[in-house]
Amino acid sequence: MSRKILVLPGDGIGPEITAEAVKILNACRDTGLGITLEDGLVGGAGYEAFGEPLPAETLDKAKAADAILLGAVGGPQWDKLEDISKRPEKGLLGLRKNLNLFGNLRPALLYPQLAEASSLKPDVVSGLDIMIVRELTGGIYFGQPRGIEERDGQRVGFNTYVYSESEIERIGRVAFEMAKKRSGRLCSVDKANVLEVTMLWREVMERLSADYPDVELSHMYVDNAAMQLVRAPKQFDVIVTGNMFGDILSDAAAMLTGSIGMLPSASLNESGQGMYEPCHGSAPDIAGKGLANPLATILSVAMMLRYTLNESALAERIERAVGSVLDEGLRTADIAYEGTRKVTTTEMGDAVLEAFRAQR
Ligand SMILES: NC(=O)C1=CN([C@@H]2O[C@H](COP(=O)(O)OP(=O)(O)OC[C@H]3O[C@@H](n4cnc5c(N)ncnc54)[C@H](O)[C@@H]3O)[C@@H](O)[C@H]2O)C=CC1
Ligand SMILES: CC(C)CC(=O)C(=O)O
Ligand SMILES: [Mg+2]
Repeated sequence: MSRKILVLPGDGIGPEITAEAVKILNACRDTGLGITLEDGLVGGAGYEAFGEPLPAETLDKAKAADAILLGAVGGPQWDKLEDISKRPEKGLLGLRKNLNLFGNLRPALLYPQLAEASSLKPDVVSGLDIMIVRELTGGIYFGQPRGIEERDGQRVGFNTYVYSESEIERIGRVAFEMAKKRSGRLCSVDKANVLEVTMLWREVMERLSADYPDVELSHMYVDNAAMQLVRAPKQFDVIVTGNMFGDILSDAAAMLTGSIGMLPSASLNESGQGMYEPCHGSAPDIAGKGLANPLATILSVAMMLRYTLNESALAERIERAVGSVLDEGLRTADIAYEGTRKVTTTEMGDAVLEAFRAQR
């Protein structure tokens, strides 16, 4: 059986990092994995070619794919587009919404070799392994009404933070199931002291907990959660939260692992189809310079193997290959420190490929 993988490099560092991840996918195919790869355009690249950040052709290919590997979208050259529907980021949001990829898994795992690269002291982060479960197709990024309009002689910008009970329940179940498989601890992050939508969020999480007696549910306000993540992150195992809070908290959690270039993600729908991408953006400040860390994208391939292709052994092989390259002291600039060997994006990708091939 051959599974279809759609590769969407996107913009900025997107093409550089996906090229390294595709080398690993090809190496997986060489081991006998039945996959076929196809390319597509999204984001600024889609806009330049077709006038749309999510061209119809790309959406059709995405719907037909078993899994999608995405680099990143966006860049300053598109920030001035007045029609917000044409901005690269809308291409990514459109893919998530159209494919119903509501379940976003963002594991913040510290490779022990990177303890010194973490923003926190080694003893505060050693053994860190947090899973952030972020709702991805609802909340304030998608709520209506939204816009900027004239009111009483001045312009007013507005967005709507909305969640239905069913949207909260389905992401809650993903998180409870995840917690059940891990430590049995789930922390739901909200702002229920101020926002009605998250009062409902908290109520639904409480109701769901009756179905998961083995999971210990706690609640935390998002401002405290941000503080606790940088104070004592190991208190967390699984965190479940809404779209915007999850976006912000996962970037903060990334720095505990050494760099945003280390954080992979999976975005899943109810039929197991998934989109896999690093948590970072298109990093225009370093694009084209060979400085981007490709490991988050390579580790996203491992997540693809685990969550969509049911190939856990290959996923572990990739993760071990990353570990062995870090053991050798190879570091892209974002995770380099004294005593390590600085390498380019391509050199890092090639080293992981070699380590992958050497593993059994
Ligand atoms: N999933 C996506 O496609 C996302 C797209 N964006 C878009 O990306 C563009 C830039 O956004 P920023 O806020 O600057 O966020 P960013 O994540 O692109 O960059 C933030 C900082 O992290 C660094 N960085 C990011 N990825 C890295 C990697 N793999 N290796 C080494 N360093 C890395 C960058 O150099 C920069 O200093 C914007 O257009 C934004 O809308 C932002 C976040 C996610
Ligand atoms: C375009 C953004 C909403 C993407 C982002 O920052 C993310 O998903 O982490
Ligand atoms: Mg983000």
